[in-house]
Amino acid sequence: MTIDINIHKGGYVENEAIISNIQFQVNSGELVGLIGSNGAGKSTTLQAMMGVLPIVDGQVTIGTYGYVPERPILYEYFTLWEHIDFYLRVAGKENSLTNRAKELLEIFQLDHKLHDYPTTFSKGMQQKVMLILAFLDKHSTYILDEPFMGLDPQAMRKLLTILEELKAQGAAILMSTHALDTAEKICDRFILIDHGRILQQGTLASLRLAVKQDKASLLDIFDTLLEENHHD
Ligand SMILES: Nc1ncnc2c1ncn2[C@@H]1O[C@H](COP(=O)(O)OP(=O)(O)OP(=O)(O)O)[C@@H](O)[C@H]1O
Repeated sequence: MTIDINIHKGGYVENEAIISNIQFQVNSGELVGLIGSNGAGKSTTLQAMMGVLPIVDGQVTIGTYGYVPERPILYEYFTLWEHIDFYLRVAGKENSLTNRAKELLEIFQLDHKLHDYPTTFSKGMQQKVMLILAFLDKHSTYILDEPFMGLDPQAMRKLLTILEELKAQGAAILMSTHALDTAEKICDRFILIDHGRILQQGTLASLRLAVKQDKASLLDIFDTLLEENHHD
């Protein structure tokens, strides 16, 4: 097990819980989708996992991780190369373009932009920069907050290939996403959250069983669970 989360309560200010009773694990070699409506508490859960949520009552066990934030975080006065260099230095790597960095730059077609400033890039290009930075170093865990945001179909396909490779190498990957069609195809398990609580978690088959609809899509399942929950 690479990620083990048991959060009783978590939030941004004292006495105001945004998330409660969040319990789940992500095993080595697993890709797990964190699914929920806008404001459900996905990013808050990811922040609690990374130890940056101000108020957390609970336990989080997690190895070293690569992180793709919900919105690109870029330094205004750093070129793309300087961003990569900075990340490599923090990771204790030599101050040169590693083979992995070259490979990622090629995959996401940013090799010709190395000396430009990412704050001037398009949304999708900025997202690619965040993906490159997250995948530069090898980690046991990856936390991806809406990684498909702004990507064109080719980049999306390339990201899916990278996720498959990381899984095959034994990484535990937790990904929040609104792209339910894609999530349904690629995730091994799902955690559905609403109002800061877990509605249901499991494989597609077990979720279908839970809503008694044997051909339901992930979106159908999520809709059904939301409706049941709001009627309770
Ligand atoms: N920095 C913050 N300070 C206070 N409250 C916050 C902060 N960030 C988020 N919240 C609140 O926490 C709740 C959950 O937000 P969160 O960002 O976790 O949702 P999300 O599931 O990631 O949504 P989305 O799909 O829109 O990204 C919301 O009510 C939001 O207003």
